[in-house]
Amino acid sequence: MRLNGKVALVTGAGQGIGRGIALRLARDGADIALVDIQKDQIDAVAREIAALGRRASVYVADVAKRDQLFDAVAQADDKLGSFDVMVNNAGIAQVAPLLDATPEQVDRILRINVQGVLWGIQAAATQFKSRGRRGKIINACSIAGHEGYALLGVYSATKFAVRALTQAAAKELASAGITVNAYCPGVVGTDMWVEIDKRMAEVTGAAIGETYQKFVGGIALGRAETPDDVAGFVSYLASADADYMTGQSPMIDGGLVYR
Ligand SMILES: NC(=O)C1=CN([C@@H]2O[C@H](COP(=O)(O)OP(=O)(O)OC[C@H]3O[C@@H](n4cnc5c(N)ncnc54)[C@H](O)[C@@H]3O)[C@@H](O)[C@H]2O)C=CC1
Ligand SMILES: CC(=O)C(C)=O
Repeated sequence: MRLNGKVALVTGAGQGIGRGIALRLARDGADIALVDIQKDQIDAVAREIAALGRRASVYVADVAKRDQLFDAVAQADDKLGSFDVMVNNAGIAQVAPLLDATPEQVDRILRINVQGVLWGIQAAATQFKSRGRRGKIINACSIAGHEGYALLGVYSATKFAVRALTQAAAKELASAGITVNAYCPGVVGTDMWVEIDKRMAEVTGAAIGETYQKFVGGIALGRAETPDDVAGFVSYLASADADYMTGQSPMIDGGLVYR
């Protein structure tokens, strides 16, 4: 198994893509630290990981709060040992016309999607360096980090920022043996998309399901993405096979966006 002996921390691991990543990394041999604001959800994922024969530990932490994330990383390293992979997956979406975005909404999404990734990079790199270890940092970007989407404009801006942080961190941390990459999913059928579709319906008058189907209709492979589609790629990024890759944010979207 390609991740035997590795320890990975996944944020936003309670559901959706984060849960899929945590389970896949565990199936590939890693022990997993699960971070989320929803305790019941990460407890349930921890039980699934234990059933796979891997160790799991849970940390209730808000990625927007730097101290909480630093604590979670340090505790995970102490408890599971040899922490080597950080997956900054947690994120939120917001649907609103740019002209209607309020300071409170913008502040919230920037704190979770941008600062949360920055604190995750800082926490992981600090821990790797303090132990004199190489490491891998993997960030959740999106096709919206390559193209600004109408009504998802502020969300798109946060994902462009994740791509910039990924490139800059890759350059700053390479000499310490730390690689930094991102994954850019397309349309994954998680709760996030249920909410996006519902808000799109409210804002545009579209029927429920219409926006989702319109996006899915543009996918060359002809179906919506699943968390497992994303997780296999993240497992590759976490593995030694990706040792010579850094600063990249590739699309894993079934052929929806071409850059
Ligand atoms: N669903 C999709 O189509 C796509 C999702 N993405 C990105 O993938 C990532 C995961 O998305 P989904 O699984 O779809 O979302 P989701 O909404 O289904 O799950 C997000 C998880 O993150 C947790 N979370 C939210 N805020 C948090 C915080 N402040 N601190 C800690 N945990 C927090 C939630 O409790 C939840 O468990 C996000 O960064 C998202 O932007 C990117 C492209 C497409
Ligand atoms: C949620 C998301 O990133 C998109 C563009 O679907």
